[in-house]
Amino acid sequence: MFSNLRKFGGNHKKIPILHVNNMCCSEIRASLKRLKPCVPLGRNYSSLPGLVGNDIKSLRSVISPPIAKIRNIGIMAHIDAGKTTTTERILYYSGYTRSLGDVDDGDTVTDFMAQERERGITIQSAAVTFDWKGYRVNLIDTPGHVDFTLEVERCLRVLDGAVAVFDASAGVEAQTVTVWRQADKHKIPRICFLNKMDKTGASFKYAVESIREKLKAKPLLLQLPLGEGKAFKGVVDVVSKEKLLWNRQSEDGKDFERKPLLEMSDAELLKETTEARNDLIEQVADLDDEFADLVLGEFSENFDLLPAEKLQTAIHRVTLAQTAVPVLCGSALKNKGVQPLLDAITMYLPSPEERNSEFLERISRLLLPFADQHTEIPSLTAGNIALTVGLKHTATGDTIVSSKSSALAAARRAEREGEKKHRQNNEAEKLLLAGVEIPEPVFFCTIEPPSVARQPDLDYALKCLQREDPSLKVKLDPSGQTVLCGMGELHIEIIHDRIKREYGLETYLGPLQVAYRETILNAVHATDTLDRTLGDKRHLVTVELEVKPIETSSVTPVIKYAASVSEDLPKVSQEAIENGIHSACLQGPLLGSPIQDVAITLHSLVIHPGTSTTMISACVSRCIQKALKKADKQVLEPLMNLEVTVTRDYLSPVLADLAQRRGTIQEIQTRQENKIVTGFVPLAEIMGYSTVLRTLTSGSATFALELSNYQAMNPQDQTALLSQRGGLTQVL
Ligand SMILES: Nc1nc2c(ncn2[C@@H]2O[C@H](COP(=O)(O)OP(=O)(O)OP(=O)(O)O)[C@@H](O)[C@H]2O)c(=O)[nH]1
Repeated sequence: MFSNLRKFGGNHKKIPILHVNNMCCSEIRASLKRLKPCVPLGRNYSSLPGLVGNDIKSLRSVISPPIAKIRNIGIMAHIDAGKTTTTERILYYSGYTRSLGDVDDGDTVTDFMAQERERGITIQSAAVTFDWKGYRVNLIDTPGHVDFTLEVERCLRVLDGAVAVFDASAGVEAQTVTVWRQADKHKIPRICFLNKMDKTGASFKYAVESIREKLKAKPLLLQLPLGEGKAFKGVVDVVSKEKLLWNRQSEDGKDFERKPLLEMSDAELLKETTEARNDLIEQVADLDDEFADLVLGEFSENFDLLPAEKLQTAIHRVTLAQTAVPVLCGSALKNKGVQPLLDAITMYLPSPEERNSEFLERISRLLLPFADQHTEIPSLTAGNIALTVGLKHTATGDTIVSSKSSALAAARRAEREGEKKHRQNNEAEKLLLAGVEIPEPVFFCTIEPPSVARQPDLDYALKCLQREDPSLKVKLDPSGQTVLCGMGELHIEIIHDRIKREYGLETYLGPLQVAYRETILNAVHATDTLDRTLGDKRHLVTVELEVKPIETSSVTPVIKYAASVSEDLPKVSQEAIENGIHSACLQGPLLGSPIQDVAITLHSLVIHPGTSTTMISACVSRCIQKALKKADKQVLEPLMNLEVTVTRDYLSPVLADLAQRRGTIQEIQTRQENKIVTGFVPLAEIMGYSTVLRTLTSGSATFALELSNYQAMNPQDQTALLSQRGGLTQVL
């Protein structure tokens, strides 16, 4: 990977761009260290990373940060927009340089080639590494001149994110368009920094418009400038509604204050910021369904109540998806706006793990098993069985191949085979080992850590256990409590015990509950209209549909469209409708459990132009819930196949007990001295059965249970269950 590194000689040669990823920070450090003798000492260069001065940080101050806290980013722009100056400020504020370098004085850290210093331009990309509030940032300052486009392209290939720097008086310039397209090609999430806000002619509005028009990007205005040109004195943080003012006395811009905007002192600015924040929320909601659901649900009446963190998380997702770009502003030369830019880099740009969809598992040890004894072996040949430890991403049921190329070859073969559909012996299926069939969990219970602070430890333990055991499901109930869903009492007890023994965590389990389902008994019609204005955009949808019972034994509803609806229905609207249907069917009106055995027909759909897909989903979902409420409803309970093996002497008490448990006996067979009783019994009646059976038969009987199907409860039992569960919401 580093074979293309040039050697450093006595003259000022530069490190060619490194393939930066989380694996090679140490190599970057090593390279920068080698740079030491080559740096002219005209300025306080004791600050170069790795060279520790009295008050200068060492890179070692962040030792092996977790991958989630790494940012590999580039700075890109048109020539002279101010990338090198911005990088200088970044190194200074993060504590890696002792004084502020100046392009015009030829003493910056990253422009260290003689030609760069003489001409005041960046020619080769330079890599620097620093830390900011617990994050490790590997940053590359790339050349802006059109002649060095290839150098930019070389950098972009290895970056996870980029900051595009603009001259706020010029907006988008020719070279920016070129590098922007390159970043598009490599799918690099970006944030924009409108620099030179202090320059005469600087215009925030003009620069934002040029991003919209020339780059065809959607700018998310996270800041507003406080003044422009000579009057520029700071920025307003739109997300938190605070103003950031730099102290005039502070020469290096380190000193600035962050103050909430107040009605008393900043009435006009507060109004402008609130409008900008509402626009931002609306824009993000339009691009991110999860955020739209949140905004429409809890905060639709008052966006002011929406916490800044929720908005920030959604902006991160939108940035990662590259559907919009956050925009910030400042003046690197006048030392304003760089610290918030650093915050935005860590907050909105992705970590390497968020970018790389593919992973390579590292197997640290291979073991040959003999019950609970293991012998380490150096290698394994095809056809053998062994154990491995240390896998981080693999879950039970996955097939592991030795390399990416063999995986690709297997995929290609599978594709070829897939085309030859009618061949009897389908080779494609042989390429993957049979996965495991995961049965539906039928029990659930809440689980709590010993303290709120230990919740992340519990989440981690459950994540690991789930990889090993896919039949364990973990969900959050509407109140945010963690819920374990498992195959039975013993299953959940074992999980509870393993969390204690293997993860040192004492957890508390809520009462074990049966996972019911619901259905309806008659067809019902409903119509609904959703009319909501977000910002200055009106969302208006009217839906008319029918929900009717059918026989499927499936929680996946059958969806039909009336001929008048299916004509010209765009794919996005169809997806939105189906999302709305599926989410409505997850929570029935009786117990909040999934709805099964229904067909939904959409009779009419009127969508006002500009209505977001989230609003369409929300309206369809609400309309179905309305219909379900009107229908005659039925609870379905899990019915288990039961097989009890019991000696003749104890057969009568076992049968009598089963009759009391609403059991149905199908058959009684004789096998030597034993009777084998098979039949059905509702799951709710069989909880704690092992203890009862042991008592009834002096420990001589055994039993086996498995899910048969979901059956309708009789009216009395259903009424009893509903009154017992009154208010309790089920999450399955
Ligand atoms: N007024 C003003 N001038 C700035 C600002 N930032 C940079 N400059 C000046 O703009 C010129 C170019 O700055 P650089 O930092 O070298 O820009 P660059 O984008 O790295 O340029 P290349 O490396 O050649 O692509 C220099 O004269 C800087 O002093 C700023 O915020 N305000």
